[in-house]
Amino acid sequence: MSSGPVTLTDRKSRVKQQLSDYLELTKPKIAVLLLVCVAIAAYCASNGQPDVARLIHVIVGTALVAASSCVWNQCLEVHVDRRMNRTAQRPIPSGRLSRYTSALFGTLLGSVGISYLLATVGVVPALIGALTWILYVFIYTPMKQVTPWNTTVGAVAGALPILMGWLAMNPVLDLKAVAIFAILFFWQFPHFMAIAWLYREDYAQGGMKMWSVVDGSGTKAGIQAVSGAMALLLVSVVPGLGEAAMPNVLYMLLSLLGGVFMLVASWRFFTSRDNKTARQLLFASLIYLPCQLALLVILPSGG
Ligand code: HEM
Ligand SMILES: CC(C)=CCC/C(C)=C/CC/C(C)=C/COP(=O)(O)OP(=O)(O)O
Repeated sequence: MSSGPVTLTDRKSRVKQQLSDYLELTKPKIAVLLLVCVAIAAYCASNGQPDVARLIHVIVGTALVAASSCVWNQCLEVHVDRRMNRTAQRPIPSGRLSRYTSALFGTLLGSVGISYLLATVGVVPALIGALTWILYVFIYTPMKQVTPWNTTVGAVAGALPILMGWLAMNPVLDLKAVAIFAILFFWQFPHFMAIAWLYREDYAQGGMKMWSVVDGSGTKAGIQAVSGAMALLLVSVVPGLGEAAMPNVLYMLLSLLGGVFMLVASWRFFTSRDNKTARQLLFASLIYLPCQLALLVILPSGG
């Protein structure tokens, strides 16, 4: 190994690597879609006329708290992530970042995030942010090693940010708010059962009790995916009902179509239980959600 002088280029590339490692700790790809969900919940809560400053505040605050939870999740899972191919190269298990500095980074993000939410959008979204953080980090994360029902708890943590977005704009949770929460909650079952199947060997190696691990035939994962998709189909139609009996028929029809798309993809996975249909289901889930969210914005219900 060469041990010449450390050049400016070396130093620059080391700083660049560190920055990208810290960013990776925050799971930015999941965060982007999650923040789009928060923004749309906030938009719907203000009947399409959001206070733009508040909208930005709730997105920034949620981003900080969610990032913090993802950092802490990885601090607590180093021993498991090291054993799984998908996660072994993450910054902490690979040794590029220490667990200690990562935990400090996560704590800083979380403290700034909660304070920011408190100062800008109020105590209720801040409290839900703190509750979601605890649910994800201290309940869901250790539960993955104990019972396959962990996904149900993870799905609550994944959907709670919807209520942060809504309540930042509107103190009242109506049927539409509950329906948007339910859309994100149920969407996660087909989304994750496809992933749980694709990475079942990894999860088994890491000692994670996913449905695809405790039942290697895939039947239970398939049932979870299909049940989630059926519930998703039903709840996705609800925001089109409108408050004053002014249903948005086009919204409801298109939502029904999207729901059938997810149900067919889930059913194909359930009946085949192979990597091809699992990959198609994961892909379908990542196409479906942005489209369903777009419908909420483009075709708002009257009321
Ligand atoms: C029970 C809840 C959830 C679990 C266990 C879960 C797990 C995962 C995992 C392990 C991946 C990586 C798949 C891969 O490496 O191929 C993934 C991908 C993804 N998830 Fe989820 N997820 C959940 C909920 C959510 C939520 C609430 C969102 C956002 C609204 C989301 C958005 C995404 C996106 C955009 C990707 C693709 C980006 C990537 O490849 O990293 N997920 N999910
Ligand atoms: C406001 C706030 C605190 C929001 C947090 C919301 C959040 C990050 C939800 C993620 C949902 C989820 C269970 C993802 C999978 O994590 P995983 O640990 O199973 O994924 P991994 O195996 O890739 O680490």
